[in-house]
Amino acid sequence: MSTNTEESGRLNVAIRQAGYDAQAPVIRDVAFEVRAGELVGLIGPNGAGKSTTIKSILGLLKHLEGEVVFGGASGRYAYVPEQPVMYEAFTLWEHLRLAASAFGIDEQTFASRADRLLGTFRLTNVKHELPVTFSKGMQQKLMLIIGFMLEPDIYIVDEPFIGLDPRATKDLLDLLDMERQRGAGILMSTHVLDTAERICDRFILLDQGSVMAEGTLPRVREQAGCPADATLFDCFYALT
Ligand SMILES: Nc1ncnc2c1ncn2[C@@H]1O[C@H](COP(=O)(O)OP(=O)(O)OP(=O)(O)O)[C@@H](O)[C@H]1O
Repeated sequence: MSTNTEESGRLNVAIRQAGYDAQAPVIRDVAFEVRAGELVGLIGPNGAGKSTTIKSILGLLKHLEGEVVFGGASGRYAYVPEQPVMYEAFTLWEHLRLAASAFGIDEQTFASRADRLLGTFRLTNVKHELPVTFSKGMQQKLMLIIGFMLEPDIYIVDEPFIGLDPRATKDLLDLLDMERQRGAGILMSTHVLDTAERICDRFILLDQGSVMAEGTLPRVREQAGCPADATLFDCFYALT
């Protein structure tokens, strides 16, 4: 993993192979880029290799051949996991403060961003409570708030929609849009294809560890041999 100083908000992924065991790679020839201000959807059936691709990008896999480059002077990225990760003894506010200090965000910036995001996601009244006692959706919101609070160059978001109520989903979509306009690049894995179709600029469609189609919806339709009115779901169905 490396960074360069010129292209903030950009992510370049060129994985020749990666997996959990040197003898049996799970993904092969997965290469794509996320440009500044772009929202790219990583889609594919269960077991296709989406999480493995994300782990490769995060540098969490021991067996990786290839290169991942985060653009920007800071190369700062936020990873929003699908499964919430929490400390039992820390309150919601303490989780946010810990993340902010790990990222070197000053106290005043932290407090104003944290309060704004807690308001957006309607968690202000539980900010001094323990997230381990929260509902699944509330815990998911905590992960999102930490990500957005950091205002990184790149977001890597793993299936953010499952568990969120309709209003929280709308708030999330608005925030993603704002961050995109700020110039952040976003890679988002999801199974919610109708939402992905509406909001993503481009798609990477994985199946059995390889890229089956890539590009805008019209490009994906061509690669899937689907007609001009085909939905992303139709293309997914045709390709997998
Ligand atoms: N920790 C692991 N150790 C060994 N093999 C794994 C591990 N995690 C995933 N795999 C294997 O890698 C392949 C790709 O799995 P991955 O989790 O990347 O799929 P996915 O596209 O994220 O699926 P889903 O939509 O179900 O989350 C699967 O065959 C899976 O069994």
